[in-house]
Amino acid sequence: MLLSEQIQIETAISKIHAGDWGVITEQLHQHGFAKIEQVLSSTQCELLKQMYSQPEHYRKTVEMQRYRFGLGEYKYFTYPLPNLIGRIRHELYPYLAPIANAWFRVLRLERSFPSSHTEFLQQCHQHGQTLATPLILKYGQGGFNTLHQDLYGEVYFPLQLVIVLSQPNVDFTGGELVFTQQNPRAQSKAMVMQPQQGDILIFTTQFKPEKGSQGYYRVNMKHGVSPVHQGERYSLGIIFHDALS
Ligand SMILES: O=C(O)CCC(=O)C(=O)O
Ligand SMILES: [Fe+2]
Repeated sequence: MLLSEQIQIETAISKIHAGDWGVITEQLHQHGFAKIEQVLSSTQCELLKQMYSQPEHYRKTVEMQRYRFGLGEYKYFTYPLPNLIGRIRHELYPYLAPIANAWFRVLRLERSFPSSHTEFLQQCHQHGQTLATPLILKYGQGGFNTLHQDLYGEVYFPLQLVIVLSQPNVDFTGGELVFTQQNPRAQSKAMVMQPQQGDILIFTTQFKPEKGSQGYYRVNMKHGVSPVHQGERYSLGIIFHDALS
């Protein structure tokens, strides 16, 4: 690894540690998503975009239209992950595990998450989930991603990350992240986000607890991407669990 690349990785990691984790935690509890701004430099984002066309990094390519997932294409990385992605996954997880544990506790769900990502991956491996899940997605004009949840087997971590690698309103227009919150006995609430290039967006994979008059209840959440009007939009998704296939 080049020294400059290593320094850039350390800079990104230090921005994660410098995040206001009190505020981020509160936003995750309230909305099910939160942002850490300007973590990756534009150089890092551009290098990840270039990596999209280097097949040796990937284990699987999915043409989204074929499965009616939307319009666009994505590629799952193979292990070993690029250093930057591996480090983000490893260093961010410990901030999220206590949030995941708090959610599962108030909803009286059995599972608890270990404090380190290494230990969590061991749990995935014990259930036969050994394949890398981080991915890069590419959408052209008209491209979109239907509302979904990213679950890849029995063991899953309930929060995940996305980093938009392209610059909104410069490289593309439209293509906003959409979240829906399905409240019991009500219609869904939709929320949209347009993160800047290099921001880390943290969001719930499946649900979040909501406080009611008789304790906490579960609201399911999904995410997707609205159609890109013009240009090309690349994004990096970081999921913490490994996949079966
Ligand atoms: O392209 C995006 O911003 C969202 C991609 C996505 O669904 C994911 O990373 O799980
Ligand atoms: Fe997703």
